[in-house]
Formats: sequence, C-alpha cells, structure tokens
Amino acid sequence: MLYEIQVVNHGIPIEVIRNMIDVSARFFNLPYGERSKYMSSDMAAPVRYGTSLNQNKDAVFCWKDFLKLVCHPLSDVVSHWPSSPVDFRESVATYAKETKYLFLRIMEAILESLGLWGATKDDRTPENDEILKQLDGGSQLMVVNCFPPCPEPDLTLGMPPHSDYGFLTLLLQDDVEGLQIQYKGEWITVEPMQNSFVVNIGDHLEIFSNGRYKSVLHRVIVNPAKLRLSVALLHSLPFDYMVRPSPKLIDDANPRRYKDTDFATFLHYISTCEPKKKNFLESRKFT
Ligand SMILES: O=C(O)CCC(=O)C(=O)O
Ligand SMILES: [Fe+2]
Repeated sequence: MLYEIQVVNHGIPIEVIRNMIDVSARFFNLPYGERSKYMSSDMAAPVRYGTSLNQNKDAVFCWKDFLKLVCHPLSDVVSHWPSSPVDFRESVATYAKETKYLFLRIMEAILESLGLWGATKDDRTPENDEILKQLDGGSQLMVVNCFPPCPEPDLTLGMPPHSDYGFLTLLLQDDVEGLQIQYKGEWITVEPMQNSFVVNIGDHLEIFSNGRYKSVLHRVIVNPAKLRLSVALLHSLPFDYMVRPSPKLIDDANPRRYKDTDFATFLHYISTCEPKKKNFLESRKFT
C-alpha cells in the first residue's frame, strides 16, 4: 500500500511555511549560549535542544543539531519555547495550528480508505468520529533539524535509518536534498519541492491499521557544502493513550498483528536500546 506522498495543494499559506523555515534558520544562528539554554536530558521536556557537537556519547552519531518542541496543548507549552528570535513563538504556533488541520484532513482520507470513516451523513457516526476527535486532541511533536555541511559526507549520516513513532509525520524540507526513503530495498532521494509537505507514515498508523499501512523507513544524508533545514511534525493520540489495531480491522482472515503500545513504552525502549531501523515496531508485533 501507499508509502510516501508529497502534498502540494494543501491550503497552508506560503508565508506561514516561509516564516517557519526562516525563523528556524535564525534560531540555529543564535550564539551557542542562547541555544544551549534549552538543552535537557528529560525526554518529555516541552522544549529540548541538542547538538552533535557535544553529544558524542550518543550511541548513534548524527550530524545535526535539533530543537524538539511539544506543540499540544499550545496554550500550556508556548511559554516554554525559545523567546528568541522575537517572532519565534508566533511563527511556530501558527505553523503548528495550520499543520494540525492538514494532518486531520489527510487522516480523514486514510480512515476512509480503511472503511472506518466517511464524509457522508450516514458514515459520520459518533463512533466513526471518535478516532478523529482523539487525534485532534492528540500529541503533536515538532522536531526542527539543522544539518550543517559535512566535510566527509560518506563517513556519517544526518540521521540513521528509522521510522517515526506517530500516525503521520508532516515534513517540511528546505531546498537542499538529504531525505531518503527505502523502497524495495533501495534508498530513494525525496527531491525537495517548494512549499510542499512530505507525508511519512509512522509506526502508530501501521499498528492502528493492523498492518494495512506500513511505516516508512527513512534516513538523512549530509551535504558537503550546504547547510540543510527540515521541520518534522509528528502527530499521534495523546501521550498517555494506548495505540492498538482498530477492532474493525481484525477478523479471522486478519488476526491482530500488533500488541498495544503507548508513548511511555516507546520512551522506555529508546532509552534502553539503541534505536535501529524499525526495531521498536518489530518489538510490538505478535510473532
Ligand atoms: O530531515 C529530514 O528530511 C527528515 C527528518 C526526520 O526523519 C525526523 O526528524 O524524524
Ligand atoms: Fe524521521
């Protein structure tokens, strides 16, 4: 089934997208002392900055700096976000709200393809709408990545092969290529398209769809000359909810293929095992 799509006519104003990239570039240009205020070892902190320049103890060495921002509920988290550049909070909050709306519209299409939702009156039962309601109130985590130019691009990776944990990641890349997805055993470069979003299926959608959708294995290669920025927005159910296969997608011909999982299980997994490829998802499968 579908692995990766790029959305173009998404209705999100171009200025919102440009501001997001522009303010991220200015954040990573701030003096180190300003950026490092947001370093934290607490994986659940509402804001967390990290740099490959002094995180050499990471088991997986990534050639990147990142800023992780919890985006939901916005009113609780915005005051924790960086206060510099001055327009940072406003630009990022606008971007997060617009993108959440787009995420929900894409989820409607996916749920419809699974026979779990429909836009017509008969299909709009409270039961069918429930999952969308949960996703609307669900987690939204932003990862702003900055991949500096790397003099030895063949010796490292911006990010090693992995799949994202949520339902869908909406990914914005600037005009420098670097993202690759694995398709039939080959690494395919996803060419940047201005003002478009790459939609990556995450592990939670694979679990929820009982394997009908597969999460996409992807990685980032580095560039010898150019700095690259990307913004990944991961969407899922609220952090404390269980993700499980939809009961309507389980029957004798399609037995339940995945165990229940929640965000705490994932955090525990990544803090005790080196995250590799789709290992976390593999650990959630019934064998
Ligand atoms: O930089 C990219 O294009 C991808 C980033 C990514 O995969 C992630 O942040 O999970
Ligand atoms: Fe990713």
